[in-house]
Amino acid sequence: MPPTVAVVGGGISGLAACYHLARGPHPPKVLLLEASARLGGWLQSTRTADGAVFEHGPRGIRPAGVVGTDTLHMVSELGLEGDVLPVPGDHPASRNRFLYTGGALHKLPSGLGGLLRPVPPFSRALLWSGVRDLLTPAGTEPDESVHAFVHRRFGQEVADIAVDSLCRGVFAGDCRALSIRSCFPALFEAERRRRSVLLGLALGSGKERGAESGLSQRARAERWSQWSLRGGMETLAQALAAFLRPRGVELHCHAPLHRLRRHPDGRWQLTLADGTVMADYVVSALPAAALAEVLPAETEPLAQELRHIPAVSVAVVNLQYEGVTLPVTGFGHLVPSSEDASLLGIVYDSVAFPQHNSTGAASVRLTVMLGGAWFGQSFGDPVAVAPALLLQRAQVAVREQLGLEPAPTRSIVKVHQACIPQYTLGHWQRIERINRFLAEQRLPLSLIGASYTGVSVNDCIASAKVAVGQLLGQLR
Ligand SMILES: Cc1cc2nc3c(=O)[nH]c(=O)nc-3n(C[C@H](O)[C@H](O)[C@H](O)COP(=O)(O)OP(=O)(O)OC[C@H]3O[C@@H](n4cnc5c(N)ncnc54)[C@H](O)[C@@H]3O)c2cc1C
Ligand SMILES: C=Cc1c2[nH]c(c1C)Cc1[nH]c(c(CCC(=O)O)c1C)Cc1[nH]c(c(C)c1CCC(=O)O)Cc1[nH]c(c(C)c1C=C)C2
Repeated sequence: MPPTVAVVGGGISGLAACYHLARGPHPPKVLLLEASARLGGWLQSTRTADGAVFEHGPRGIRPAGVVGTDTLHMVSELGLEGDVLPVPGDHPASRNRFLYTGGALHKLPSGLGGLLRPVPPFSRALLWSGVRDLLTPAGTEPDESVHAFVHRRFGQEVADIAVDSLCRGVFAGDCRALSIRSCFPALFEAERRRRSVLLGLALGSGKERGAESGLSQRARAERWSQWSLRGGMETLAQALAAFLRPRGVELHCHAPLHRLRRHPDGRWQLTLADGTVMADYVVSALPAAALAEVLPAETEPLAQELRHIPAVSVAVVNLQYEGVTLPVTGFGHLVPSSEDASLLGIVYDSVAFPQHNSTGAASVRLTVMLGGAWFGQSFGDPVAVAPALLLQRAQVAVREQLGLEPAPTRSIVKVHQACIPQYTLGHWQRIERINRFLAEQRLPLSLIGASYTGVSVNDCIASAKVAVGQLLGQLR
């Protein structure tokens, strides 16, 4: 009898783990347990009757690097090539990103010209920040906040405006609390390797490549900045499910894991609402805090570590407008916390992905993102906040920041509770302690997903691949 692997959590991490478990020559028996009614986790897309697609979670995946290449390989194997919507390098959504500060939109500088002269909202040419980085000695701390690191290397303005906004636009988080080592490992390692972040990035760390496919080669040739799918990101979860079912993977929705116990014979006993299942190995693709709640008493030190990985809530407001024109064209704009802490930024979805507009319509579709690390102070408890308040806040922001006066013709408000994990200072040590505990206790348990080593869809898929590689090595 092949061993049984239970994958818990049916977001992209859990689905990718099943994919890697199922595609080998001697796959174990695999069952996926998902608490909710659907698969995909934060990959959520609404498709309307008139052909529009609205993303409530991720809206673009980067093709770059090993992880980006590997994801495109999986997309090819799932037969989704024809559904990929690329954003090529010369597209406005690739070239133009904006900051909203001092009541105006400012394009982020790009190209040499943009670095040589002062470009608002920066008071000095960014070239000087680059020179500062080249001359500053390497740091000696094992970790630093993202803000402290960037302040030290590039100066206060870059830290207060550019990096504050960047952390809001990726982690919905506060750069003064987030860890440089865990949130932006490439920057941390570049400084360690070459003393200068810019030098380290320019000289790179080798030319490692993932599993190439026709898609990844096209992405490189056309310099895609990101890609989506014709039916929205949720299509990826659905295609994974369609790949897994005929290969015998049991996909169970409405199956929340209540308790995880070690049976005397060394296997895991998983308690569900309607009974128990046994598994030789468990892959947890749950958010860290959710896993902490189901672990057995004897793993309390692990549960303690997991409870210390926080996550922030984000309100996602999708808006559609007719008969209006955006004042600028690009990916979207971010708002630094000093300008307005409650409003993280606005994505101009119809610029990057006009294919997601209603059939034949030239709508403007926007996504306003609110809250994040500032959710509580701005809107109170995410469980209790009134959607009408968030909609109102989003509409006012669109009017003030983009000058769109008419009311939207369509709106969808979602409040995603604890949706983006925060890698705070010292996160790397927590991950080391977790891994040490798992190894010392010889627990047949892998932890994957956004809570640990990267929040992007690519990182989640990569964490699943690595864990499954190690697991299959142990089972062999
Ligand atoms: C608003 C937003 C925008 C984003 N934008 C981007 C982007 O543009 N590009 C990008 O690359 N990334 C983006 N991300 C990040 C990325 O989407 C997520 O980090 C990723 O989807 C997380 O996947 P996951 O499988 O690790 O976790 P989740 O999606 O959280 O999946 C975990 C699953 O576990 C289930 N679960 C919980 N408890 C239990 C239990 N007890 N038993 C069984 N199941 C349980 C949940 O129901 C859920 O389905 C965004 C995220 C958000 C929220
Ligand atoms: C305004 C809030 C948010 C926007 N997107 C996200 C939030 C919280 C979430 C998010 N965005 C990205 C990722 C993945 C990171 C990765 O490593 O691929 C996540 C979790 C992609 C991203 N978005 C922006 C940047 C700079 C990145 C990093 C990758 C890249 O360079 O493409 C900027 C950005 N995000 C948002 C807006 C409005 C915006 C800039 C104009 C929305």
